[in-house]
Amino acid sequence: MAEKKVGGAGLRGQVAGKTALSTVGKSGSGLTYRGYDVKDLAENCEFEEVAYLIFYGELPTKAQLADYKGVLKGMRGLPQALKEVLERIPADAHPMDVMRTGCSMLGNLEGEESFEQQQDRANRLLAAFPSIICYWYRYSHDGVRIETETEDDSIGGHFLHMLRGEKPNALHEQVMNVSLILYAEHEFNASTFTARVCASTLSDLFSCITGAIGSLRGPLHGGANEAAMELIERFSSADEAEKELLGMLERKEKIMGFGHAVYTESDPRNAIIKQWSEKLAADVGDEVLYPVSVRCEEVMWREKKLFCNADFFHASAYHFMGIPTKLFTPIFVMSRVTGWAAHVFEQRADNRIIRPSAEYVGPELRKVVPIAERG
Ligand SMILES: CC(=O)SCCNC(=O)CCNC(=O)[C@H](O)C(C)(C)COP(=O)(O)OP(=O)(O)OC[C@H]1O[C@@H](n2cnc3c(N)ncnc32)[C@H](O)[C@@H]1OP(=O)(O)O
Ligand SMILES: O=C([O-])CC(=O)C(=O)O
Repeated sequence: MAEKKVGGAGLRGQVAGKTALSTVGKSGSGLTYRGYDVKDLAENCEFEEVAYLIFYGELPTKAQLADYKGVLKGMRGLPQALKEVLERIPADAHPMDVMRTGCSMLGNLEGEESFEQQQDRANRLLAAFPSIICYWYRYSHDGVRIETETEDDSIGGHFLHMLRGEKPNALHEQVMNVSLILYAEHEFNASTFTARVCASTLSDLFSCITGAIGSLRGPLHGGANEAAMELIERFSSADEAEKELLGMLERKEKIMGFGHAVYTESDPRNAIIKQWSEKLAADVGDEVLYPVSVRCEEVMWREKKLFCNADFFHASAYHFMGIPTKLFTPIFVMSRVTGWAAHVFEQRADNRIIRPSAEYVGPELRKVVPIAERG
């Protein structure tokens, strides 16, 4: 894979620390978690196995997986004080703000008092994020106080069950599983780097994750899956999509869901989620959104050599499963909390405060003029 242009703004291409968690744009299909190709993991594992791998370094045995799922299942409940806070957040709030507040509030109630608790608190967040977003969503939109302590086997199934009030079918649970695997970890992306900067001050896990959620929220990062949905649902046919896209490119508008800071020719996660989006399109009898998405992909490559990143086909896939657009980025949080937390642990294990330097471009040294003399 060709290397991207290094240096300049955005710390692009500069090594800012070490990690044993993942490689991006290097070996395998282009993305590995602890040495395993993400394609291999998405084909052969459940998300909980991958979370275990990211946290503990190795894939679990059957018994270890059963234990780990049991631990997570036991952590799905929300304390009353957190429920009360969620009930006060209005329905028109941004769901990523709900995630941020939910994480921060949990930190007030069940804070990390010593780093020895870090794995327990990371597991708690992994188990609680679906409960947090669904509790708020169902209360603010449907007026119901849902039960978050379900017996669902998987995190994806737990999320869809709470969102809809009924258990998902096998296809939907499987797509959630794949999606959560694809989003779990991605080296020094903006939100993970945020978490590591926070960790480098020896702050607590909840602060690191709360900061990371804020970074993921933006449309240049995790927010792109929602922005991609807003784009594709504007078009009623592939031809219309092509015409409008060409206009947007001419006006030099950014097309969300395309391009990447590290990959140069493709994002390995795209082919995987695209396949599932196609399956879901067939499942719901879609004849518009999937062909529109494929045409966008073709036009962007033909015109600009820009390719779909992980977010683009996630938009149609989630939509076909009936997930409201505004919950797309919170799902990213439900997954990426594994990568964020594991990076926090790595930073703590070999820490030096992250404090780069700036190139000064302001005025030369000057004297304060007394306020009475300033014109
Ligand atoms: C899970 C994730 O977070 S994946 C990323 C999700 N984000 C998006 O989809 C947002 C859209 N994409 C982008 O904004 C960018 O491609 C980023 C933020 C992902 C990467 O940014 P960079 O590393 O700065 O991009 P890169 O150096 O490849 O940009 C090269 C040129 O292509 C342009 N370009 C890059 N992506 C796009 C795009 N999606 N639409 C239009 N033009 C683009 C840039 O504006 C730049 O043009 P310029 O040289 O005239 O300024
Ligand atoms: O690596 C990045 O810059 C963004 C990304 O794809 C991710 O965080 O999954």
